[in-house]
Amino acid sequence: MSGEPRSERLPIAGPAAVRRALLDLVRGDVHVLAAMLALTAAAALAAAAMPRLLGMIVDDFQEGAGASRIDLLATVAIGFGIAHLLLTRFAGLAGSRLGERALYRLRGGFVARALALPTHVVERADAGDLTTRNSTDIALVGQALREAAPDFFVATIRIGVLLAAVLLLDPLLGLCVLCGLPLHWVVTRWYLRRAPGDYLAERAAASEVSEVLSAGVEGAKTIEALRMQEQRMDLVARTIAASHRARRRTLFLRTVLFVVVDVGHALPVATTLLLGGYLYSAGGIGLGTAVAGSLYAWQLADPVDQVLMRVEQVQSSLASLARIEGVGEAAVPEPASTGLDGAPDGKGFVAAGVHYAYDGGPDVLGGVDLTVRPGEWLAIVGPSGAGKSTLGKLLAGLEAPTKGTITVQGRQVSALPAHERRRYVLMVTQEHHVFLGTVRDNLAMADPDAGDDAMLAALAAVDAHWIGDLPHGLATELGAGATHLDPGQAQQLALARVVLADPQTVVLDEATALLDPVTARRAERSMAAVLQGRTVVAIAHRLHTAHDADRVAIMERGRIVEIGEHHALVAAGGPYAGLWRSWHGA
Ligand SMILES: Nc1ncnc2c1ncn2[C@@H]1O[C@H](COP(=O)(O)OP(=O)(O)OP(=O)(O)O)[C@@H](O)[C@H]1O
Repeated sequence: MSGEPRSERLPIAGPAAVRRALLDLVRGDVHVLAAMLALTAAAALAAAAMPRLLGMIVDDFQEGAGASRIDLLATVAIGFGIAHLLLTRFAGLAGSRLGERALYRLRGGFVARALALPTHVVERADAGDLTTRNSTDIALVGQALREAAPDFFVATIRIGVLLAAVLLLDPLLGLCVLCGLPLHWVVTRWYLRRAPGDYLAERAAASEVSEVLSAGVEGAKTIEALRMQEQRMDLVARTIAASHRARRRTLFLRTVLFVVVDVGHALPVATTLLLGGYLYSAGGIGLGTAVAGSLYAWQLADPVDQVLMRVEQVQSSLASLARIEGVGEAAVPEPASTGLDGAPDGKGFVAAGVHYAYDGGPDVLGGVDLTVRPGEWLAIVGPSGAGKSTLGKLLAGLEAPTKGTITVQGRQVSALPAHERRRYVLMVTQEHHVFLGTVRDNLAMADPDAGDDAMLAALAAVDAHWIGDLPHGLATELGAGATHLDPGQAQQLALARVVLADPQTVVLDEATALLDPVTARRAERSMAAVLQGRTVVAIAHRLHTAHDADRVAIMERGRIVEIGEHHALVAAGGPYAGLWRSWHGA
């Protein structure tokens, strides 16, 4: 492929799609969600019962109640304490289970959406974009689903129950407990508005410092030779100063947030104590009520801290979820079955008036008409960038023409569902990926119904006799940390997949170009076995492939300018004859 493709970002889902995605993630586990919420509410109620009981103990003690009554109340309080611990643990388990299962769905969904991306979208997407969404974004959402979101919900429920408990205890004391919340609300909003930008700026400034320093170390000799020490020192000083400024900004955010949050925690406790003391001395409430109210105010600090701590994590994970869901917006759904069974109709592939442009760019195919006859070996040759590989991808149905049609059995090839399309055509390229899993898993992709005998026969057909040396045969695990296949074996595995898929036509894009000579010869033998009896469209980057073909099509600037049999074309003295002569150095 020639030319530098423009890089683009994948889409990002909108808020409505993110809400739908969140619902989908928990939809299958509504009962676990309900159990988590119920257990959390029960745990919060148990926790809320303790201050009330302590207040009762204080009142009873003051009124001179007997030891047995105090012992009973203390035992009940301990019982509630134990219940709180147990319920919190089970709520935590339910939350983790919910999170783990949601993460499992999220990962599965992401893989499905990524696999449904058209090749040109993957090729054009910023190289790191898809990888970051698959790694960092999924990790962030995973962490939020497993920890932050359950903690956030648990803390929110605890706050609600505590507030209800203190308002029921005494509405005036309840108002005192509430007085810290507006402070938390205002400072958190202030912090969240500034934090993302300032933290990003801090990280960017830190990377800039390390880049400038390492560039200085790497280029030390040049700097010395050109006597640029002072300029470099200036640059280093400026980047460090910028980093210092960025750090001060985030430090300022933290100092304001932490101080206000601490004040927000202390204020309700102080005001409840003051008002409780006043009301008690004025005879408005009992001492037990004042004690219980202060304990509620004190208990509130922990869940409020949790909410503040988790809210940022939940927010940034929602941004990550929007990026993960966005991948689905560029995906193309699998077409519906057409009922075609792969039986040949004698017409082969027919390309009529085919145009193609990559993502709104100029046409790289400008009106290709071509019939690939059943059983023939057609080589496509031409200068770099002429559009050979693009035409190959279109013939294999991996992309649809922007104008015109490519049909087999009267149906547009790209519109056939994958399992039907591979009965007609498969593209074989230079990339032979070995997937993590067993040899059997790697082969079953081509034909999920194939039995072991068919798989072994396919491997034998491509000379992959090494299967007999593997410790567990077809059940041998392949990939990192397991059995490693060399490039030649990886190619044979890919070719065995072609044998299993058994397509009528193979589009071959320079399949042996990246292999060393010995492996390439082995691969060519395996290839010959695979191609036997099939229609072959060979994207030929070397002309000897063309010499052996039944017909040769010559492409220039997105069009087929000549087509015919090798000797006839050489004799005709046209573009192919020119290529042939220059290849022979004549
Ligand atoms: N993914 C892509 N995005 C944008 N443009 C592309 C992409 N792939 C190919 N092109 C452009 O399409 C044109 C045809 O490329 P193509 O790879 O089909 O040519 P080719 O004849 O196979 O070349 P080569 O022999 O160098 O592989 C070129 O101008 C190329 O830059």
